[in-house]
Amino acid sequence: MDLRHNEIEGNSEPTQSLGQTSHLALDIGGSLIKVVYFSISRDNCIDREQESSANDTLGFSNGNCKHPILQGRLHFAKFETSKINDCLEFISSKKLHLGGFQHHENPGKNKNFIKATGGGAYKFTELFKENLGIDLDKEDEMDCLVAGANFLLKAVHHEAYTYIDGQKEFVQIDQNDLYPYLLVNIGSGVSMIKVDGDGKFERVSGTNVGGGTFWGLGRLLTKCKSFDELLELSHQGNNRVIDMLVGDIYGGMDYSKIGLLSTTIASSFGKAVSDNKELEDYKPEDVARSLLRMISNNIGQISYLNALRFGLKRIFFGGFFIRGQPYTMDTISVAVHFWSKGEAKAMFLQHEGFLGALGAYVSYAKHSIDDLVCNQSMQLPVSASYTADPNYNPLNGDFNDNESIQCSVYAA
Ligand SMILES: Nc1ncnc2c1ncn2[C@@H]1O[C@H](COP(=O)(O)OP(=O)(O)OP(=O)(O)O)[C@@H](O)[C@H]1O
Ligand SMILES: CC(C)(CO)[C@@H](O)C(=O)NCCC(=O)O
Repeated sequence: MDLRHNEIEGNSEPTQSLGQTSHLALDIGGSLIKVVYFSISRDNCIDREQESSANDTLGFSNGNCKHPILQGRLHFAKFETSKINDCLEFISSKKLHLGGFQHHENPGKNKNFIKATGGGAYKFTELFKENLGIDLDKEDEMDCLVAGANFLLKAVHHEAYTYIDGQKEFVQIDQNDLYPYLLVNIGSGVSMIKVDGDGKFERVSGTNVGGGTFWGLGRLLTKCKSFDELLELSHQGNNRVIDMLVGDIYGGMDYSKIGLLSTTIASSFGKAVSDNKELEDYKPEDVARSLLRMISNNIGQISYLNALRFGLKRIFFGGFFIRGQPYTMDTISVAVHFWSKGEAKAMFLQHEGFLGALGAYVSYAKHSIDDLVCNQSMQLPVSASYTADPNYNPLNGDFNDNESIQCSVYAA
């Protein structure tokens, strides 16, 4: 099993001691499976009638029924899609597929389905049925990405940030001034979505040169065994060894007439043409660096062009390609800033890789009370904040999968 998940088990309290687990949602992508689940402590249940001060707009409109507000945590985990058995084992060992809050007196009422999105929700339907006896209730991937992004931007404090000149700065999002924005999800491939409101969006573009390209080409070129190793390698490299710069072409000078500095990359990997070297003659770290720069730059540029098409000033980047990587974010930010002449802003999300899974999670709320009679029916958390690790400082960045968000849900 991937060590990362041991980390999660170590950092988060075991399901048993937390009390109950409810509402597991999955995003099964081309490269990674993302898992989001909610755990509650029964001790923390608050009777909603007693808690009349709760924000009613977030409650379930279900006549006069009493719904306890459940305090709990959203947990995050990820697995490589090629190791889907590890994911099945994880779900099974934590009993996440049992739908959690099964009343002992009426366990039969529990519905055995879980919300799932991404291509793998279709591809692996049978595998989940055979191994865990559950049906995957499929939600559209783009719907989920948008729902997940809107959820995070509205509910989670310290979610969006800019990354400029090595400085991470959180952006306070005004909920009344959120739309429109461009959402760029950099997964295996890249989707660019113009978001105009809750459930109001259009996928305006995409590119097949994405995270899968970086990892796939990088693996072939550097012989790295893991994505993290490739990222680590790219830290140590120097892209100027392989990239052809404007200065290489212009004898060390800027091409100022068209705004190009001598240090601007004129042609990614361009030096490899004339260097008369073989792959083995280059350091893998330099190759990794050039590759990361090439792909990030390209995505930044296409994103800007799409923002320009629709007059969008804010671009939020998500997807697990980013991984809170300074060099990746810096390259994307510089590309957006450069091409838009400072008009458009690149922003990143703390839970970058979990947009789809969170979107699938919040889609439970679309179901009727009757469908979820023994489960907790989820509404947007009243508030959410980082609480898993008292030492956790969002400014340190790189939220991966060993954190959880504290939140409240209303139970049916
Ligand atoms: N541990 C990892 N293993 C593999 N790839 C990783 C890892 N961490 C980050 N990545 C990067 O994240 C990308 C996958 O991102 P993400 O999970 O958002 O997309 P996906 O859902 O798998 O893809 P798609 O949406 O295109 O089906 C990979 O292509 C790779 O670039
Ligand atoms: C096919 C999906 C949507 C699967 O997540 C993604 O990998 C993607 O957006 N790829 C880019 C496809 C394109 O628009 O060229």
